[in-house]
Amino acid sequence: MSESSHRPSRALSPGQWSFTRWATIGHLEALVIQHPLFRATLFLQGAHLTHFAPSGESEWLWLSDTARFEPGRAIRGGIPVCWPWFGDPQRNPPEVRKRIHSDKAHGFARTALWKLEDVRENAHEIEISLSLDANEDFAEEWRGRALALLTFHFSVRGCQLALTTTNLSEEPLAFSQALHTYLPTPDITRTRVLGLGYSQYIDTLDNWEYKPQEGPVYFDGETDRIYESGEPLKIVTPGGSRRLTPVGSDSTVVWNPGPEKARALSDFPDSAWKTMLCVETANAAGDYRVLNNGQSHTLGVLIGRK
Ligand SMILES: O=P(O)(O)OC[C@H]1O[C@H](O)[C@H](O)[C@@H](O)[C@@H]1O
Repeated sequence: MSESSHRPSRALSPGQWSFTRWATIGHLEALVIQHPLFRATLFLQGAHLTHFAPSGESEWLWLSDTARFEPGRAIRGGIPVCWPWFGDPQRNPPEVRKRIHSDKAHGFARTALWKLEDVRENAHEIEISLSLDANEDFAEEWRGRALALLTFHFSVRGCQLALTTTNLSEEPLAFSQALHTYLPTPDITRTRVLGLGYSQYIDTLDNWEYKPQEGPVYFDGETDRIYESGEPLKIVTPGGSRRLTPVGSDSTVVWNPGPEKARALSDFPDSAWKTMLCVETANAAGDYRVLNNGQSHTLGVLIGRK
């Protein structure tokens, strides 16, 4: 463990925590939670959750074997926070795009240093909140002023994330976002996502055409889709199933890079596409949000048992 100026002192001293401690992983600061009922790892950079599992269970989140923990580099796996835009800036609606002065995908929150706001522990659960003040420090990349507050709630039932955005600019603020959840599977070809049937999706691999979804989503090579749905989902894999319950979302991104894209991805083993998938709770494409001065919106997801 090493000292860091980003570690808050006052009420947030480790002396008052029973199950949470600071650790340095790679070159980044993280909170490591070892509760009798569950364990988790949460990085200050990106407010990035990389591990969660109830005691005695295998990891609920997928993390790349070649993930790197370096300042300014997005961690490959876990739950990256895409904010205040999702995906390629050029593919965002004009109202969102006009604020972005960057060609980086997925915004700056996933590589920014968040501030620890609160840690609450008890015998059953732990709640941790972090904030990111998108002020003039980010002016080179984005025009706007907003506060992001992300609260994690861990228990034996699962983990819940709630990302509240408050517009602190005088004018209306348009933004897109996603909680980019990486999930493990023993075999992507025998994995399916239930709950998106009868919605339509944008197929970003086929000229962004709208297509209807009928029944479960199966994976047959590279898949990169924005569904117009925020319905609860069940992800079924040969290793078990998981339930994802979105809040404040009417869009869901489903992604698997497939063999060719996998080779081009950073910090991603060539064959890793066989054992992961992303199901991202989003406000993306036409589901972007607009807030007036002082207004807030919360995007959340509960990752739970089958
Ligand atoms: O490599 P990244 O910037 O982390 O993006 C990884 C992926 O994120 C999302 O799922 C997008 O829909 C994909 O198009 C993108 O490839």
